[in-house]
Amino acid sequence: MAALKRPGDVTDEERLARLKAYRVLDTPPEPAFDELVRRAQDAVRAPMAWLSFFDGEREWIKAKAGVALAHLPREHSLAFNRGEPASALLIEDAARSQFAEHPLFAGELRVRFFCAMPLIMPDGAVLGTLTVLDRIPRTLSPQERTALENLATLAVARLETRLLQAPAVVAAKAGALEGNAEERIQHLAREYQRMNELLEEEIGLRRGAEDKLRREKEFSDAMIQSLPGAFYLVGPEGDHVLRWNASLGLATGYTDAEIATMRPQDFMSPKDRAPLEAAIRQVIEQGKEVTVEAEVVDRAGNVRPYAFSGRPLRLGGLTYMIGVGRDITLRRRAEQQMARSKERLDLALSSSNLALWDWDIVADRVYYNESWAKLLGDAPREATFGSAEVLSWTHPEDREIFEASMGNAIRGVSEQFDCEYRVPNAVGEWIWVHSRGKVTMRNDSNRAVRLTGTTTNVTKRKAAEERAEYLATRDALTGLPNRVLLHDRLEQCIVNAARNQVGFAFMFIDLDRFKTINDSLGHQVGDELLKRVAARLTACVRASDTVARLGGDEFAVILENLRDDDDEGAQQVAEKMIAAMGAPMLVNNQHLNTSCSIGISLYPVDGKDSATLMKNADVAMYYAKDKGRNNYQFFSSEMNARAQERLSVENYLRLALRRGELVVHYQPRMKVATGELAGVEALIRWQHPRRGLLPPNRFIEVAEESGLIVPIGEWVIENACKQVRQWQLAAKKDLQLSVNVSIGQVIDGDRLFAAVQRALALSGIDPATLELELTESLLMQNIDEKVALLNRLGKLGVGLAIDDFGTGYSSLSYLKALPVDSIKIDSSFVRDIHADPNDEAIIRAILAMAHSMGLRVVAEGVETPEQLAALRELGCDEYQGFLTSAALPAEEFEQRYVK
Ligand SMILES: Nc1nc2c(ncn2[C@@H]2O[C@H](COP(=O)(O)O[C@H]3[C@@H](O)[C@H](n4cnc5c(=O)[nH]c(N)nc54)O[C@@H]3COP(=O)(O)O)[C@@H](O)[C@H]2O)c(=O)[nH]1
Repeated sequence: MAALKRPGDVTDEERLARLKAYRVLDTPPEPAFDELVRRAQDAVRAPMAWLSFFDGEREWIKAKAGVALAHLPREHSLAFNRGEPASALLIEDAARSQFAEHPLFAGELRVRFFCAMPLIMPDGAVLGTLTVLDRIPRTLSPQERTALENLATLAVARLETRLLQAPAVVAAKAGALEGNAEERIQHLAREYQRMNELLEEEIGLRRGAEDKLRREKEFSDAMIQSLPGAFYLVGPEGDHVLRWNASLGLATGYTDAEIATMRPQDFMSPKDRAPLEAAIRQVIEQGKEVTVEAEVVDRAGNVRPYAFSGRPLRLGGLTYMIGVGRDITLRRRAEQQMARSKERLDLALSSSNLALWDWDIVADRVYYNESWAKLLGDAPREATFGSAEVLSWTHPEDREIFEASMGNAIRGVSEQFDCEYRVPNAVGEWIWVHSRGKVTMRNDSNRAVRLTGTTTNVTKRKAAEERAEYLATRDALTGLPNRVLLHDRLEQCIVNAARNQVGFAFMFIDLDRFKTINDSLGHQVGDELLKRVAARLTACVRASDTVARLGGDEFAVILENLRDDDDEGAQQVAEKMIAAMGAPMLVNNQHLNTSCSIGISLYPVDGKDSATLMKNADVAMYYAKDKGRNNYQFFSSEMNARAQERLSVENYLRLALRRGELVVHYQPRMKVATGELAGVEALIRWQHPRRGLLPPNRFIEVAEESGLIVPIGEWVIENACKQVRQWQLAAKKDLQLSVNVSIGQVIDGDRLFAAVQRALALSGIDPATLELELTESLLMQNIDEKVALLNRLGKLGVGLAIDDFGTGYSSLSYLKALPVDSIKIDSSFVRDIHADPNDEAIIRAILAMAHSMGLRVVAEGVETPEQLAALRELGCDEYQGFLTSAALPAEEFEQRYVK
């Protein structure tokens, strides 16, 4: 048996020779040695371990776990660069040892704990080590030490076994062994067996404890791995990550081996490194907990935001930092989106004049954003108020609706708070605002705890709505309530009157002969007149009463709060109105006289609903018209029949025209000087089947109002022309024909012109035979149009007579512009010509002026020889009147004047 060597006794050459004999140097990994290293790792729960041999140049690593090293150069081999390689080399914390600067500890591996158990061969030579390493400082328990020693012995036994299995040894076993070889083999086999048994025993003893430890480790590993985020344990120096979970690798893209060599700040973007280092120092040096947001730059260069938490962990008198990093990319994105949304919202709010508010109902604070102050006309600023304060700003009239709407939203009765109300602006003026809001949070008892919404200034819209409402309910010309508002007020009046047991009067007021004024003086004058009428009517009533214009010359009045049976109030007002209308009005430098007819119905005696009251007032008004205008009439049931009759006239008149019930009568016009027949005036009559012959005043007004006057007038001209043509032919002499023309016919000048042309053509009479009679007032409206029309008719050869002369403007100046042939002095002057010097003087003046203009003068309504004598004396040209004859049917006229 060879003598045992002391460590220093083995030279490098001898050790190399031994290793060569074992045929182990530079051989590939072998399961037996790998298993040994794994067992060493398990025995001391070390993340790294290796089995190495020293060949003089290097510490060559045969088997390893947790490290990538292939060998250590001689100068780095801790186990073989010291005086006692045969003893275990234990460094519990390299950083605090003489080896702190050794590359193994200061280098990439960042080892803190180191224990190398020598592989001592049976002869005492040390060939290598079984080494375990950790990145955290630690100690080695006696049990762990024993386990390592046993494993080192086992490694030696396995080496020896290799030697025995070498070809040379096999050959020796076959009979060529040297002297003590067999003995040595047996010794080794026994030794190996013993070590194995010891180890198994040791392993058996430790297995229970190891299993427990393993389970705990597995548990803590599983916990670390399952942590939501990247777990890390930073060493007491704060410059290395000692433990981490897979999430850190996934987050950074680095392998475990790479992470093991990196500092925490190496994962960060440059800008975040210093803050991170500072935070780590705070934890490790001051024991504080920190949270840091920093950008992680992964292996591929991708940048992602992370939130890192760190807290101190005290272990073995040292402070570590333990924590988790969470990827906050989504949160950041959401924050950015929110920021962008807010930016957009702010932008929208600033341009939309929309203010945001948020009411914390529990704390009773209403928060307003800066748009609120802006909305009120103040400098933008955020503010908070109590709800009572907010309510106190609200216009007293709007508080009830404000509180009701808010209460409904809070109680969940309505889906949202939606209210328009007034608040004072920065200078104390009321402005209209529109607030909308929703309960955005309720507590477990479903009580509203938060209400959020917007407010916008709607003053302009409100003003526009008020204006629109005003326009929709007002008459544009006079500003009085229109038909719509009148109806509303009437309905309201009925409700109030019924409730308060009072009466009221409803009046229809129609201006008399307004149409004539309007048609003759033009719409401008008509409009001005209507405005004056509106003012006068309004002045006759109390402010609480209603004066409305229904259109045209129709007005309506509601006189409120009359006693049931008291129509005196209404009567007094009606009389006041009649008097007010009677006073002349100066419009466009012209004195206009007008009057009105008033129909009155009383609530409730004449009707309990608006339709009946209006209908009955209308009936009464027509009754007033029939009574000769310029008066008022209270409705009575008898009036209804009369009104019905009037309403039916128009319909019957249409039928009359179709059925040929209209007839023309003829009144002769005589020469004053000779008494000869000068001409004939056509005058219409209605041969009513039941009522007999009706004069024009029974239907001509209806015809004019309904427009029927146009076809009726055309019919008269056509028939009269044909008739006169027959008489001319029969009498073989000229006979002049006068036909009355109404304003309704003149308005459509083209149609009148066409009708005259057609009548002349159909009858074949000389156009000079026909003379159209137009009243003075009719001619005055739009005189330029009249001049054009009459000139066209004049060119046809048709004559023109001014009818009722003296009742209008009695001015001959306008006649110069018209192709007038004659004037007819109104019968009112003729009536008293012989008795009233004024009338005589007027007729004398008219005659003088007319004759000076070359016009023929006809006197109307001559009933007595005295009148005729006076006219003769004054030099009147022609006359017409009952003195000679009333208007006669065609046959009679023919009998008397043609044959
Ligand atoms: N557009 C049309 N208007 C017409 C037509 N026919 C008639 N009228 C208009 O009706 C007015 C009244 O007509 P009438 O009732 O026929 O009265 C005429 C005469 O009967 C009446 N007259 C004639 N002489 C006398 C008299 O001595 N005393 C007296 N009290 N009345 C008399 O005067 C009317 C004729 O007036 P005038 O037209 O001014 O010449 C009538 O005035 C027309 O406006 C028609 O077809 N179309």
